[in-house]
Amino acid sequence: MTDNTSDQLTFAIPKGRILDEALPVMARAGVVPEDGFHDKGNRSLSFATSRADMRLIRVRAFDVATFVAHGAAQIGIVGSDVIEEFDYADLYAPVDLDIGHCRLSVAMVDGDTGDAQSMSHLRVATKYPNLTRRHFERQGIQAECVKLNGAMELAPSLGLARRIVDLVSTGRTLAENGLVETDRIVDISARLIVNRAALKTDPRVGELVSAFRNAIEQKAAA
Ligand SMILES: Nc1ncnc2c1ncn2[C@@H]1O[C@H](COP(=O)(O)OP(=O)(O)OP(=O)(O)O)[C@@H](O)[C@H]1O
Ligand SMILES: O=P(O)(O)OC[C@H]1O[C@H](OP(=O)(O)OP(=O)(O)O)[C@H](O)[C@@H]1O
Repeated sequence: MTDNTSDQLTFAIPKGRILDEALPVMARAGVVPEDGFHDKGNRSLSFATSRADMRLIRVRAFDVATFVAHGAAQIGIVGSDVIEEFDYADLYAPVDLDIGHCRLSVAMVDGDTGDAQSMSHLRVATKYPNLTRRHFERQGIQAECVKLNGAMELAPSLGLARRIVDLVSTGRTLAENGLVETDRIVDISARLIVNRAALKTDPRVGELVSAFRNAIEQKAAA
């Protein structure tokens, strides 16, 4: 990682549901995307901001962590689910942004009488194989993970897996697909993440961390 001071800073944000909640926090921290960012028809992935020395990139949630961990972006916003799933040594998550609240949970078909505790081996459909394996290991169960990228809720009724591990907020998606939550693995919220090397070499990264901390304190005090 080279000294980035003379370069543009790259700020990575997920393109989906966290975005609407993240934009006001970013604005309070002095990061406002150019007008074209809000244009639904715009296919660009990189956008200017109110700061001449910073651009935004809009990528998939899991890729935010990858860009920042490898130093391709110096800073980003992502759910703690993604941070914990990857567990990148080069990522530092200094600020809980108090947005994107949900939980990672285990679910099964409503009425499934099989008790996971009595099984030594269990097939689980999930986007989070590492967190899933760790959770079941703690219970002495070896989880065989089937990696899906969405629509996990279909897996139990179609016989792909006995359990799913997925994000739950209102619980509506589980209920509407005939599933019930059996265990809450961890509570999730979105975090500001930075590349550790960039934090050491570029003072602007530390200043941004402070600006986001202040933005969260302001919101809490309001
Ligand atoms: N039901 C939910 N309620 C609240 N937050 C959620 C919920 N589902 C997901 N999240 C949070 O939002 C993140 C996904 O963010 P977002 O939808 O902005 O990304 P994305 O790039 O569209 O994701 P994907 O790669 O799945 O398309 C998750 O990692 C999680 O932290
Ligand atoms: O408990 P609820 O409020 O119903 O929310 C849970 C749903 O939200 C997430 O999916 P999302 O809507 O982000 O779509 P995705 O399946 O494309 O990831 C998650 O994967 C669940 O399917």
